[in-house]
Amino acid sequence: MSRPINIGKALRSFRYAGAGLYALFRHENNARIHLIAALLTVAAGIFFNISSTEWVLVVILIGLVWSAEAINTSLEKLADVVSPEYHPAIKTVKDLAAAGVLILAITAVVGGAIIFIPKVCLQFNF
Ligand SMILES: Nc1ncnc2c1ncn2[C@@H]1O[C@H](COP(=O)(O)OP(=O)(O)OP(=O)(O)O)[C@@H](O)[C@H]1O
Repeated sequence: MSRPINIGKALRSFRYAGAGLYALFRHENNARIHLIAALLTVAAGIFFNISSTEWVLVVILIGLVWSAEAINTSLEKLADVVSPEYHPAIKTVKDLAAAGVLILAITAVVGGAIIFIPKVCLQFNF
């Protein structure tokens, strides 16, 4: 019978996920843009001293966008192996995966605007 929890296996999984995270931000242009956007948002959060609830929302939105970008990138890599040549179905698969990231990126921008625009207006007397 296998053990209920295999700590060694769990630690290996963390290592593989860490390698994926490194590959994402090291090699993927769009992921780097998301990383810079997240760093700027965190800097703005510190500057405007946003509330705990606002931090939770910011962290969730950043995590969702990064996660979608990772899944999109993995689908692209898989599609490139399955069909290196042009295929209309692969086009749809890649475009849909990209649309998934875009939906979350727009959601994050709107969420960020709702949190930060009033604070910017207050700070600079607009
Ligand atoms: N094998 C293919 N068959 C059909 N269309 C493709 C194929 N490969 C790419 N495309 C089209 O080109 C677009 C960009 O694909 P690509 O894999 O270059 O993604 P990318 O976002 O530019 O990512 P990266 O630059 O990281 O590879 C896809 O959304 C799709 O419309």
